[in-house]
Amino acid sequence: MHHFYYRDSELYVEDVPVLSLVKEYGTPLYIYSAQTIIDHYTRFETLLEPLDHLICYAVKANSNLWILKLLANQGSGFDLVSGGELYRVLRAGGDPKKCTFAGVGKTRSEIEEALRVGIYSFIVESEEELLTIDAIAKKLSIQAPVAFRINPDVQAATHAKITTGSEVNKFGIAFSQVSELFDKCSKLDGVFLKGIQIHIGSQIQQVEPFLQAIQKVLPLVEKARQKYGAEFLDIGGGIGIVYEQAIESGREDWWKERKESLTLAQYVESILPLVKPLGMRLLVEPGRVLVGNAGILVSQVLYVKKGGAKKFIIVDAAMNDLVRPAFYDAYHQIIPLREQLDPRMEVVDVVGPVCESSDCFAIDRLLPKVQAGEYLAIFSTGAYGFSMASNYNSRLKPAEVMVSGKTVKLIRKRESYQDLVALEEELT
Ligand SMILES: Cc1ncc(COP(=O)(O)O)c(C=O)c1O
Ligand SMILES: N[C@@H](CCCC[NH3+])C(=O)O
Repeated sequence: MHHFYYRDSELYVEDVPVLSLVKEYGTPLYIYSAQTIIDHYTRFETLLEPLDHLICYAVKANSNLWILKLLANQGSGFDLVSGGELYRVLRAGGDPKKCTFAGVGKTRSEIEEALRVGIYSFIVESEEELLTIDAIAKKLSIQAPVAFRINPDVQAATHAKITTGSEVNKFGIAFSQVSELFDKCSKLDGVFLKGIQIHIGSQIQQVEPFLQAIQKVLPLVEKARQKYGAEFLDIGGGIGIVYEQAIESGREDWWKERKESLTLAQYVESILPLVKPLGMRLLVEPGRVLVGNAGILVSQVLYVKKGGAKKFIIVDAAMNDLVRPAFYDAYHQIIPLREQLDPRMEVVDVVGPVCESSDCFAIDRLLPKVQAGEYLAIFSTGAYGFSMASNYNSRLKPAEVMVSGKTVKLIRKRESYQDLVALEEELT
């Protein structure tokens, strides 16, 4: 089942016409489909059934409270990278005992708080961090659960800015240093080795780099289990999604023929033979694959401008709302809310109002002719969309709504100008 489709030439999310949401909440507007997130989560859960496992949703992909609540209700754990994410998860009713905490720069207060609430495990990224956690835990008279994040030095075949598992990246403990650190760790009273983690990057569309990374660390994982009693292997997130053909107009059953480059089923089938014989608990940290295709960003066309060499569709969303195209040259499918009766197509740049040349959503894109006042939906923006939004140019962050069947929930109001200055005015 797919929850984004055209009916009578109008775009729907689940049972709700998008135009009705835009009229109610204005633009730019993020709209999420709850059922899409539940479908993806359930599919992953079912596929992992043959193993003792825990899905830890990567909160950074989209941290709004309703998505966290939705996933917590499904039984999901959470992969955190900051005290802010921990705070959000707790506010959403997430279980701290199902939380991992990664990141190369955890502060002392973040470590203390994570220990206080009793997270499942820290994902340790350096020796200095290990010593810091040990010292803090000892002061609190507890033993902190730690997992080593190993940098397996593999190429993840994705955008250079989102690889994490190569030796030039800042992430994880260098492969060659792991054995020595196992030893040191075993001599510290404030920590115990609970697991091993790897995460090689994001938007990965082939299974090979995942397999390569797992294969490479297996001997160290075995050692961690046998010699030091480690109980889990966490293989991170990074599974890619479809951006090019997120929706097709004209047919309601378009999605049946959609080709995904790497399905969840292929991913799980390939990794199972490697990880099952370990007899350890498997953790995964998916972000994008759970929520990426569950969101759209709707924007209104402000002006159609004929430049010297190009035609520009200027919309009311900008790089502050969705930075992926500006940041990674990322492709997002863009379609009008109403299927065009006008069959004419034209090549345009879709750009926002921010004062940066990189503030664009599409370059030289073939789109149906649109006019000022019409609406465009930017697809596959459920992951790393709102969570990377900013107030650049003193623009207001957009509203977010969640659709579930016929029900619409406003999960975040659009900011006001008052919100923009509130923290500064408090001090004057
Ligand atoms: C440690 C860690 N886990 C999980 C993720 C989630 O990645 P993705 O959204 O690609 O599944 C990331 C981001 O790349 C990450 O840095
Ligand atoms: N923010 C990136 C993914 C990075 C994932 C975090 N390590 C994106 O939008 O593709």
